[in-house]
Amino acid sequence: SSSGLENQIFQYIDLHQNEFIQTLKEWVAVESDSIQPGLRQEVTRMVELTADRLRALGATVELVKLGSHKLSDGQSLLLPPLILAELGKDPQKPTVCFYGHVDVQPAKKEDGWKTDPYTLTEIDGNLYGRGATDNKGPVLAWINAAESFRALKLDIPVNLKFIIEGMEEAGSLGLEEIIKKENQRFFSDVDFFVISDNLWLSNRKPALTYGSRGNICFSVEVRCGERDLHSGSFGGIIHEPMTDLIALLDSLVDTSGRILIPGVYDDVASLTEEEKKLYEAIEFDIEEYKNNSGVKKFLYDTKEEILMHLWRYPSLSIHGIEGAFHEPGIKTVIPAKVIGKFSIRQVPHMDISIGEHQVIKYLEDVFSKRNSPNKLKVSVPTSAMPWVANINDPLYTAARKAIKTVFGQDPEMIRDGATIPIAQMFQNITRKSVMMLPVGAADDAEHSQKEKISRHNYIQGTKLFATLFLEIAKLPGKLQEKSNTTTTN
Ligand SMILES: C[C@H](N)C(=O)N[C@@H](Cc1c[nH]cn1)C(=O)O
Ligand SMILES: [Zn+2]
Ligand SMILES: [Zn+2]
Repeated sequence: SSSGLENQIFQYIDLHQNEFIQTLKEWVAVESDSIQPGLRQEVTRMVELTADRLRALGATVELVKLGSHKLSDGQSLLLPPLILAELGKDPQKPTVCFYGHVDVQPAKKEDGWKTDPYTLTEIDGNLYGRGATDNKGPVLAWINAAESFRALKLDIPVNLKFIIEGMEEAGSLGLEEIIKKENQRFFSDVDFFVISDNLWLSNRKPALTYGSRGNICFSVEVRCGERDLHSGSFGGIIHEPMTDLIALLDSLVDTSGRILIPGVYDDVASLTEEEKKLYEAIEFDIEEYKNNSGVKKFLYDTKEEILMHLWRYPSLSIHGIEGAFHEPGIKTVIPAKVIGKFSIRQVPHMDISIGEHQVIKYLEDVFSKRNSPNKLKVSVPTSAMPWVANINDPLYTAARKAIKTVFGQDPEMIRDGATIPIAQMFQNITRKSVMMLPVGAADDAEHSQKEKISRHNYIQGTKLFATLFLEIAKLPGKLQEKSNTTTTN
């Protein structure tokens, strides 16, 4: 149950919920799509808006330049700056660093949205809009939590640091270098890292996440020449790039979802008896999860098989074909250059570099059997590592308590099939505790046409983060350790 202090904060959050939603509306209105080069300025504008909000909170904000990156056509494009901010620097307090991103996946009304994707719209307690849950809502919930302490003139019992990026959806370009560079400076006094950029496993039951898959993204380019051709003038006498590409893409997975690239499963961590039991104990409603997806049948029937294939086995998804005619109607053309995009969600203990090599070699072999004179080019625009944490870390204890206080129930301990590149970077480079604390529900439809966060989850999520600050401050050890260091200095 909650304390007097918590009740005071919760009351403030409840009373100000419409203001918090108004700010989310202003944020969702910014088309900060990091994938389409033409919208890069909007991403930068969104990063600046976030920086303003943090400054208004009293935080010291640095905007770190990340340089530029190369597009597939060879042009170079400026990356949006990265936010490093801090609020409080009391050596007696533990320091918590929050990570989030303010860029979004592409969205167009014509994709099938019922509401305008960039106008946050409330329907039956749900706030629909691109970025509502991934990840503008959770970033704001963290800021709202700090803001509530400030407005009530209450001391925040932890030092807060923020790292907010604008390129997560594009694979967190430029990020790893900064984490390495800042390890001995900005991150040196961080005790705990908290990421809130994934979803619960259920529509109602809160969760705590201790693992995520990585991702290797591939581009497969097939080209026959410089110009598109009339299919009446050339169809039947040339090797068409699209036919080659479809054959290549079709060679990647079989009908049961098994990846056909030799060696891909070789290093995947073997399943232990202990781990098996963990899956058996999880509460997971297959029907609810199926309804959320809108598909009628999954590749697997049991809870254990489904969760293992989401969390601990690799998967391969085909995302799209650049250069293919995709508008309504018929265009009788033979595209001269097509680029297939697919990615492999990788898991412990797969080796990224071996994986890349295996895939490229496999595609070259399949292509060579086609005797096509076309040019094949395979590249890896981005990749990220999987992450698994120790759930016995005190940070998880604090979060469990906070969840119990706010939601009145214990969290489901879960992993996630998606990727947040920074998780493994934090763990590997800083060696500190890393935790994912989602506030979005399983039906939030990330990356889809009905993305939303519920008013309930956004507001309870704000309370959850405020409670987490209080619970982290109560943790033994860290405080003592800190005051010991200060007294001996
Ligand atoms: C889980 C997070 N909200 C997310 O959507 N991450 C992206 C990151 C990514 C990986 N490869 C390219 N982008 C994802 O998992 O797709
Ligand atoms: Zn995200
Ligand atoms: Zn995302």
